[in-house]
Amino acid sequence: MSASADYRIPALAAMSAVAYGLVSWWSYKKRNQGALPLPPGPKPLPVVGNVLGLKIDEPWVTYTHWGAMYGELVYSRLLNQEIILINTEKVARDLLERRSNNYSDRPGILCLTNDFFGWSFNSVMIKYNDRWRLHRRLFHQAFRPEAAFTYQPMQLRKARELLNNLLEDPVNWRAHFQTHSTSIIMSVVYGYETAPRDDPIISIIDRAVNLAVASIKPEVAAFLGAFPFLRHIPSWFPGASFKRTAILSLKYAEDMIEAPFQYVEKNMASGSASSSMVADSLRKAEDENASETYVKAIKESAVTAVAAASETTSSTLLIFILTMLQNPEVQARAQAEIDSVIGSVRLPNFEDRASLPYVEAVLREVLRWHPAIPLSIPHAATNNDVYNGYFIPQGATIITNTWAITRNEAKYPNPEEFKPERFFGADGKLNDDTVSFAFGAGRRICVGRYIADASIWSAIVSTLAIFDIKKCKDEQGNDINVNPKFTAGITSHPFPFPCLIVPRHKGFSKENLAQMF
Ligand code: HEM
Repeated sequence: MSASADYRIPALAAMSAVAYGLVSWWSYKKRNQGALPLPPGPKPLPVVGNVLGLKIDEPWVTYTHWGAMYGELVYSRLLNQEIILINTEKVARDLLERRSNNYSDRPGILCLTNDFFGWSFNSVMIKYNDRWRLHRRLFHQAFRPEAAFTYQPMQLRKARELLNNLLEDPVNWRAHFQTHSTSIIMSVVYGYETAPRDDPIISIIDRAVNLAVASIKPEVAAFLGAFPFLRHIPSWFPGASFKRTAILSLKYAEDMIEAPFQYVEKNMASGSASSSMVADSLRKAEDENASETYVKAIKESAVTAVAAASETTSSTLLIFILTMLQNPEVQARAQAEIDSVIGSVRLPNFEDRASLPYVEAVLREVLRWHPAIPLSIPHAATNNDVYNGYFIPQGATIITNTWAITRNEAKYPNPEEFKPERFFGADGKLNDDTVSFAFGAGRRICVGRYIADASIWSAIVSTLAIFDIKKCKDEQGNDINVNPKFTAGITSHPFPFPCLIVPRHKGFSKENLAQMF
């Protein structure tokens, strides 16, 4: 590649950024003729805005720092994208819930970036319109509390498969938590039973999700939004590797949409399809002679659920393992509670849940201590608005800083400490803070929260009942301490870390486990 070619994209980009900046400034003046102030925030540089001040591997930390400096509502700019940061639960509820008419859209450039990488099917990034309403209706039928309740026996069975996998192959514990999360949602959505390892459909899904998670990032979206021509340059153009990635991602996404859907269609044709979100919706569509649009929505919402559920649920479980490793006294207290309520001849089930308040508090503290989606999923302002005297421009990206909400010292003293006890009142009873904000707010709130809650609870309580989570030892027999690092992106989980997951009782075998089922 020649040196001059290397400069072609940045030069074109800089020219369009200046032009875009001028147009944005002019349209801001036009929109805000009453000249109300924007919320306070860091001073943006020309063209790039506040990009340079952002800690790219932990943007939520920068945003929380800005929250401490400028307050509950912060204005910043990433290239030409106007960002309104919400740093408190109260403002999140005031805007996303009480003014949900205005704050239920998704930012256009995030939707475009999704489309660019072949993820136009993705319900999470659909604009706030009739297509989104249709997807949401399909989710509601399959994931509402009464429906979610019916999956609990399957979720317990999957938790027990997880225990088997941990016992048989402890080295690959990380993969087992991932398989557990994906296999639950595959069962709910497609009635598909995954193999414990190397499942062909799961490989297709993992391939597509991994590439998308690595590619569809807020900074990529900001870039493609600021320089729209980049979406149209040919893949052979120097520096255009993102375009080649996008072509590959499109192909992977198509395979991911089709493979599990065809599995259901085939089973329906042979009369062997079990009840699932897709089979039930397709039967209803047949009965009602539904449109092609409806059938397409079934296909799209189904695959979205799998992508949205597996990464988030397994990330939360990896965070759970890390916190147990770092806080052995919490682990011991949770195990003592399980032993005293359940004993050692059977495994916990959902009927025990209300009798295990400390385990409940552990789950809440896992969601709080490191939320799997630290900046939630961005919303967008449909119209200009005014909040507490500040102007919120139409089209602005609205980021709920979940991380800052979890670091609210007034509600969570010493927030970096992992302390389940914080969820108990002076009367010794669990308080009513279920950390629900980890699942977003308003009309776009997570549709899978009831399923996620049951998947996480059953995995946590089953693992703690049977296993100890311990530090590995070095050659001298000393504990290997872990200094955790987390992935950045829409979801966040710990990078691989050394950890031993061993049965609590010496000589505990597969046969012992089978007797406890
Ligand atoms: C620990 C697990 C999970 C966490 C932390 C989580 C968190 C979230 C968050 C923060 C949002 C954005 C809400 C907003 O925009 O305000 C979201 C949206 C969504 N989640 Fe989850 N989620 C989890 C599990 C699941 C599961 C199991 C499913 C499917 C069964 C699911 C499906 C979705 C969908 C489809 C959306 C998009 C909703 C929309 O845009 O209307 N999630 N989730």
